[in-house]
Amino acid sequence: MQSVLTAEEMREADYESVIKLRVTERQLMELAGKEACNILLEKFADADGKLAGKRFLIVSGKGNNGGDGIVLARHLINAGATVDLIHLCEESQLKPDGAATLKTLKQYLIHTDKIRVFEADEFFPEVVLKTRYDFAVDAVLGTGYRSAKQPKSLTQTGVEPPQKFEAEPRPALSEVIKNAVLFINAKKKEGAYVVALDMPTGTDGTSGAVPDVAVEADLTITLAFLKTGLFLGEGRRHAGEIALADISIPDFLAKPSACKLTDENFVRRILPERAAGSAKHQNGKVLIVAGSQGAAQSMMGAAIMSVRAALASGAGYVCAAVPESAFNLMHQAAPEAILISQDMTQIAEKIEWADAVAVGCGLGRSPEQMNFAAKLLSLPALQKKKTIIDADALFAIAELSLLDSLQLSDAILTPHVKELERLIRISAQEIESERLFYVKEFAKRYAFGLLLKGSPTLIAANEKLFLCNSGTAALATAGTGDVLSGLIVSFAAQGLSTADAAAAAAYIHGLAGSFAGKSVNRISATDVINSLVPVFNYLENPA
Ligand SMILES: NC(=O)C1=CN([C@@H]2O[C@H](COP(=O)(O)OP(=O)(O)OC[C@H]3O[C@@H](n4cnc5c(N)ncnc54)[C@H](O)[C@@H]3O)[C@@H](O)[C@H]2O)[C@@H](O)CC1
Ligand SMILES: [K+]
Repeated sequence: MQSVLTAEEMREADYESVIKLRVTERQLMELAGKEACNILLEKFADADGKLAGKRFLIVSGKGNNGGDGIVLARHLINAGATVDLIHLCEESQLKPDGAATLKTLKQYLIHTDKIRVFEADEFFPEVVLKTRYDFAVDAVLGTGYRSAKQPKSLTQTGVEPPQKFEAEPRPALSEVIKNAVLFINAKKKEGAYVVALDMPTGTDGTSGAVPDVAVEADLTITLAFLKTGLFLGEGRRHAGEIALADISIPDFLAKPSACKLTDENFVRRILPERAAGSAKHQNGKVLIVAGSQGAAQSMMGAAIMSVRAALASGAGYVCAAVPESAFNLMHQAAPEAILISQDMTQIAEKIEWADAVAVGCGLGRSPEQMNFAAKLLSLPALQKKKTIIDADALFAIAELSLLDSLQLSDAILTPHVKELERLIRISAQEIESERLFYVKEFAKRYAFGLLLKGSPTLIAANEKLFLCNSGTAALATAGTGDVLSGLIVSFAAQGLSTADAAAAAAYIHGLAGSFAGKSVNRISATDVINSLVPVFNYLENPA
């Protein structure tokens, strides 16, 4: 599984490689430029394996990101390309490694006319303005760009209403850098393919926030490790395609606590296998407490979706606690499920029996229904049980201010951002701008875990942190959350930890959404469930 580092974790890994492995920053910079060139060659080389005739513009800043760009210039010329390099500060202001590599590049000027070097600040040379480039490379800022805004801490949870989000001033880009960003974006409009080194300039390496302007890359060649800012917030859109350049910083230098990207291999490795001939009860016993039905409103659809997803993902026994009036309906929709009524004593017994429990889909939001959820969540049998808490159970926790008093040690809460707003009393806008921060804060503060739905979905539980990028926007439709909760409880019951179950479920859910999206334009939760079989087939029998 690939690690996805924050800008700070990346700086630490850089630092560690210099201190512990006795590598110099200059060596890393050389590798960065060389590997970036190799990636461009892999993608764009002609039949001779060269970039002959391709015209590159490289804009470099005064930090190490700029140094990477200057090294790249050399390798591009070696590969047959023509390069215009603009460095955005006087040579004397470059960091020492960048300055040294610029000296080497300038020696090229004696031997070849394939390179032109310009020093510019606000005003770019006329000749560059007029030239049409095949490629524009952004080597202005990398992980050194930081937004100074401090997200609010979670100690402010309580009974007060969500705080209005007032954007604090983030450090604007300097005029020189802003101009450079706009210039690169203008070259893109003229037809240049934009390549960002490490991060698109103007994008926060950790949160993906773009407080000012940012480069709109077609390709981001990120160095050593993936960065969280490439997947979160606006960073996702600005990054374009992502390629990882190996600059020989070993995996063991990434913090073990760093985020991991869920991928097919991870899911294949941990997916519970159904042993041939095994008894049903060995394949996981699931209890789903969901659904409500009244004269005016029925929310049985949510329960049905969740139960069907649990069954479709291999749980041996699925028991659903639903209103008695809905038994017939449930039997028709999911004949394989055992049904019990929503009677607290009966539910408590079934919790003892179950390997994992899901609570909340379609339970209802009336005062009685919220009290029912509260009582359920305080059952001693649930305290150590793998428990998935979703939808109306989250609503009850928020409305009745139960978050700080929940005694659940192996549970995971699965809100979308609006539900998390209600739970932690921090505005959805604020959470959206710092999703990773709030997920980590939540995990630090509570004994239970969190899965924050969205693109990407973030999961923090059992001391693990996952980023799941497999979802599609089409999944934001009614009922898909119920499917997700059914998948998590099923995998947890089949033996996965709540963290792994949530990560695998989120990945499979996303993949099922993509599969469903291939045959229908607007997918429904039922389409997602129907796609689970092809998804499992695909995962179990890779082409
Ligand atoms: N440190 C290392 O060992 C390595 C670093 N590498 C490269 O170095 C980059 C990080 O280098 P640096 O730490 O020098 O940082 P950057 O090169 O990303 O940026 C540093 C510059 O950004 C300026 N800056 C920061 N925020 C700004 C703002 N809001 N407005 C205007 N200017 C702002 C700083 O004043 C500084 O001059 C990585 O992204 C990567 O490209 C690679 O060479 C590989 C090894
Ligand atoms: K950059």
